[in-house]
Amino acid sequence: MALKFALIGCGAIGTALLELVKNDAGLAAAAIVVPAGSEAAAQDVAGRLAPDAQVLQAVPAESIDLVVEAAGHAAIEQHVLPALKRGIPAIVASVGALSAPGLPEQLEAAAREGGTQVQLIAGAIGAIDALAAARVGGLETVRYTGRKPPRAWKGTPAEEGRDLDTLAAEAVIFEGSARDAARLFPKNANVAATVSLAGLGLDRTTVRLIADPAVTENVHQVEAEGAFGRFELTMRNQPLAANPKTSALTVYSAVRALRSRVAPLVI
Ligand SMILES: NC(=O)C1=CN([C@@H]2O[C@H](COP(=O)(O)OP(=O)(O)OC[C@H]3O[C@@H](n4cnc5c(N)ncnc54)[C@H](O)[C@@H]3O)[C@@H](O)[C@H]2O)C=CC1
Ligand SMILES: O=C([O-])CC(=O)C(=O)O
Repeated sequence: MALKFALIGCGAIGTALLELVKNDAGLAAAAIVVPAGSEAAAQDVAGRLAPDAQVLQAVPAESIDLVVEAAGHAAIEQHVLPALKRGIPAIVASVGALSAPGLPEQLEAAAREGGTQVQLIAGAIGAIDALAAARVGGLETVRYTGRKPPRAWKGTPAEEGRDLDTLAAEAVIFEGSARDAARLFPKNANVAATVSLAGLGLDRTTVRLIADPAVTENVHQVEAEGAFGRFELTMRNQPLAANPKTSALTVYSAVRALRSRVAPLVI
């Protein structure tokens, strides 16, 4: 029996995910959950990539084994919390939502109530395993720098006081805590939240966000130091054509998490 999943959100990540798993025998997209007004576009995607999926505005009450969130911060409270309370496990991409005070505790309580688990995916960043392991021995500093081409920062506070279309040199658009980065840049700083939740926490992880006309990739850098030693990581991610804010690796990370639910051997 294939694992029946409900996909929450059907944008750049959701569509690419459905494309990648459409021939997986162990997985069945049973529902696609989108807000009112987005059903027609989702129906079109379902027609091409998930013909058995119902397009809905909420996770169905029956017959769902797992929810996969790829929608945005608001979807955690709206769809993930209720699913967990009903005992449905969840895979979450919008990790930055956990920067809202109280939400991590609410997620834990909902999962406990439902006797299930919520998995925050690594998404566009690597070395989350190393960072979370290093935390066991004690971490001293964790620094994260996110660098993207100017167009990836459109529609964010990065536009205040600067014209991203004519940016000639790199501009630091944010310096501060991972909590503030995730709150102010909900579509661009999920990685900041992920790095901090695996490491030193949302308030002690220092974050720099940079708009850089000299790069074409989404560049993520982590420097961590602690009892384990130190590491420096640089990721140069290809953005998705459908959304320059989002790296293709985020899709692959979600697909990996999904496939791991049914694979007999997992790495
Ligand atoms: N962990 C990571 O490394 C990353 C996480 N993300 C997260 O993934 C989210 C989705 O990314 P993309 O697919 O590139 O965005 P997108 O804008 O292309 O697609 C978002 C989709 O979600 C739907 N949606 C929006 N609000 C919703 C709600 N409350 N309930 C259900 N559906 C809703 C939209 O209609 C659309 O179909 C981002 O907003 C971000 O929070 C994105 C990139 C990296
Ligand atoms: O996909 C990426 O490169 C990272 C991203 O948008 C985020 O951290 O929210």
